[in-house]
Amino acid sequence: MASATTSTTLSLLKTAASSTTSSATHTSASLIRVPPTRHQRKSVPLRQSLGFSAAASGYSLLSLHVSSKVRSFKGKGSRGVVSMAKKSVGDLAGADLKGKKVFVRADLNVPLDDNQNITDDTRVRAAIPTIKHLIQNGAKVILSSHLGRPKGVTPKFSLAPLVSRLSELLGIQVVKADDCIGPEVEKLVASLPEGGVLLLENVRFYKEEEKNEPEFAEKLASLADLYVNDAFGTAHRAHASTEGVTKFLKPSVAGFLLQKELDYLVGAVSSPKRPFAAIVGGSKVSSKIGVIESLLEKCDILLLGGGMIFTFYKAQGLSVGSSLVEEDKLDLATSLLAKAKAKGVSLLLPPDVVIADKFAPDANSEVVPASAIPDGWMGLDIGPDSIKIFNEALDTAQTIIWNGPMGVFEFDKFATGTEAIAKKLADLSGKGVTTIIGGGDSVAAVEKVGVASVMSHISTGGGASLELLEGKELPGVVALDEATPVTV
Ligand SMILES: Nc1ncnc2c1ncn2[C@@H]1O[C@H](COP(=O)(O)OP(=O)(O)OP(=O)(O)O)[C@@H](O)[C@H]1O
Ligand SMILES: O=C(O)[C@H](O)COP(=O)(O)O
Repeated sequence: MASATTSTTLSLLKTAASSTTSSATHTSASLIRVPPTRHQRKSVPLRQSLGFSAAASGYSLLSLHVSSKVRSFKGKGSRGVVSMAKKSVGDLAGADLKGKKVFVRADLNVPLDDNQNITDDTRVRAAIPTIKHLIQNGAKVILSSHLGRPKGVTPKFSLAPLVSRLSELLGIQVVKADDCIGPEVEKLVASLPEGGVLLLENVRFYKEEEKNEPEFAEKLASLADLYVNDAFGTAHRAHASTEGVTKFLKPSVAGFLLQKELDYLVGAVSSPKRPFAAIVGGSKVSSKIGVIESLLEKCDILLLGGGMIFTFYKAQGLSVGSSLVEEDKLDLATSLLAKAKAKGVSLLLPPDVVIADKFAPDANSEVVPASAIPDGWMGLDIGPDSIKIFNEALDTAQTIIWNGPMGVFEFDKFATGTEAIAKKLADLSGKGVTTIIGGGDSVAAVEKVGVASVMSHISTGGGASLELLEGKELPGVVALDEATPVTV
């Protein structure tokens, strides 16, 4: 199946390229013909090893109360081995929590409109299971987050707009502090009842947070008895509330959201049900080099879309009009294609594209072969043949990870490719395929299409998920206590 797909791509590209030069035809065909051989790695499917349905849209406390032994993933990335077997809040006994002051770092960095209304509460909802678990066990929750990138105290970055949504979702009145350290905060902590939640003010109002200053971390730590990090979206930052604080608070454990992100973005990606397909899009190849290189080590099929494809086409001698091209990445594009071939990864580039006469929502548009983009026109989406070929390739996959849109999906006219991929993944998710949306704009696209709830996992992290997919270690995870080793 994958092999048929590859040859269809080739023939379409050949047809397209014949309108330019024969050498371009030869170059594109020889570079893209990569045999679809499977990797020989032995793997235990995540679904099987976790013992719960990874295809479920949401997640329950029950499903996340998995023992430490099933969370001992070691994901091999291009930049080293990522060991993410961390102690979880689910590993703590009720007695460890009752009456205890628990410092919970969440990522409540949500978008707000001009009237300070939350326009997307995904991150708030994602933080709820851990907080609920703690309050149900009689803990006193001291909740901390950043919002935006303030330089000093900045009212528009206050966490005040979070209070009502948090209270609504938790079913209790959340108390808000005007600061995150100091005597007033200490008084509020002292009066916090068991099962109560105190939301601290934006921790980035102190420059010491991002500088990870130990004195500041110690002040935060002095408020509590133990630490739970559930801020996956900020786990790639070594800040006082994500990393420094762990030096002063024991135990320091992972929250349910953080654990679930690791289970999917490390576990499912390192030990996928095969065939394993990766879809990488977005604007520039330069911002995805690490991800592509890392995924080439693991996946069987790699589909490329978005603005980055034009650098690959240009590297093959095709004319790309005024499409987005990174001239200094042409050699890199060539070497990535060669690497895919050497690794036996079936790499598919879109054979046709939707072009525009200007970068605007009302631009004139046309569908052309990828090799026939006229001067003055730019490719802003993948075309219908590409969607068909991508869908056929995805039909063969058992695990799919997607990062980055296929086109300029913010403009309706150029959203078709991205929306088609979102719908395809939703359809396959319903058939038991593990579908992982790796953060960033692809999450926005999936939400726009209204299929977010059926995906196996939607990451709440943009930068954090990219770094994890690149095989990097996240400081906020590394700092947590190791899970107790058990024999499987
Ligand atoms: N053909 C194209 N030409 C120009 N821009 C494109 C094209 N295709 C997609 N884009 C743009 O790429 C942007 C997303 O790229 P980016 O690399 O940021 O992806 P992402 O990984 O989803 O996001 P994040 O950086 O948040 O992780 C979108 O704004 C989209 O409009
Ligand atoms: O939105 C995010 O990606 C996280 O909240 C991290 O924010 P930052 O990039 O400002 O550190």
